[in-house]
Amino acid sequence: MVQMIERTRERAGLKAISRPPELADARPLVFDTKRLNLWYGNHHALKNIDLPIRENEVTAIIGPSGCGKSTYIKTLNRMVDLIGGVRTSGEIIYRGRNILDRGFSPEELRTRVGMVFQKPNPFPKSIYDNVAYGPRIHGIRSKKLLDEIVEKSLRGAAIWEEVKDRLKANACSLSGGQQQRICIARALAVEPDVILMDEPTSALDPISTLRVEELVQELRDDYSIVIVTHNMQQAGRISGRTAFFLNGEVIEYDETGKMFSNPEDKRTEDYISGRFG
Ligand SMILES: Nc1ncnc2c1ncn2[C@@H]1O[C@H](COP(=O)(O)OP(=O)(O)OP(=O)(O)O)[C@@H](O)[C@H]1O
Repeated sequence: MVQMIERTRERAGLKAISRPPELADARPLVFDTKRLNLWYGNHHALKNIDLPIRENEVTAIIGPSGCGKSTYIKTLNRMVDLIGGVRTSGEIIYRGRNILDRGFSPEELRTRVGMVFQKPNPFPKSIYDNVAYGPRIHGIRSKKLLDEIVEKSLRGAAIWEEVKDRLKANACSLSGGQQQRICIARALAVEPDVILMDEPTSALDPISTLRVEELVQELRDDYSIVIVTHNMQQAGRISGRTAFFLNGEVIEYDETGKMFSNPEDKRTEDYISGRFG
């Protein structure tokens, strides 16, 4: 499997993915989740979650369908607030403040904590307008400044060279993999601190998947990334640490290499070896 991926990567002219850098426990926490519970009505979807997310690392969230992975990352930017009947308890400390406090502005949080979804969802607008959308909402009107932000963000999302001559083209006319990188550029344009990714490659072909994985590796130097994935090889390739969720609980959280080679919990081992899920 690993050799097959390497061959695909070579054929597509992609660089080999570097291993995640040496993991340092001293790296500051960007999020510290403490005893988080979440209910959809009567359904207890997240149970006593304790989970640190460290700066400039890729943290993978794995686990079978329905175990609460998306719910968890949507809590990190309070997108769950948009769903009726949701109740939470516990704390999520972000840069020293509990984001679940009523006084914490979800709009402010979402500027700092961007999100990329499973299915690329560009607006039916030009490539330029997709990327300039967030900065414009934040009041940036200068054409020169917007041009700079658009270029920087598209470069950051490794798609500038492909689209620089057709910035006025509709973003929806691009391929799925290109659309996903436009969505990543759109997230970068407001200079977030954290990027949440909910299965960002599940709708992409193998080459686009590897391109996005390569990009995630590059973004790690400047951002903290939390990625939900069903793909164990992907988690192994790109993440420094992994949390295994099951039935709304975190069963195990560890360095990815350690968890995949020597999991502590039998349920983790069963899941990553494909015995269920
Ligand atoms: N809007 C909602 N209203 C009620 N229940 C919900 C809602 N969204 C999710 N749930 C339930 O919460 C639980 C966790 O769902 P969630 O989408 O977080 O799981 P997941 O691990 O991301 O699954 P998948 O891998 O299939 O995307 C599931 O039982 C799901 O049915």
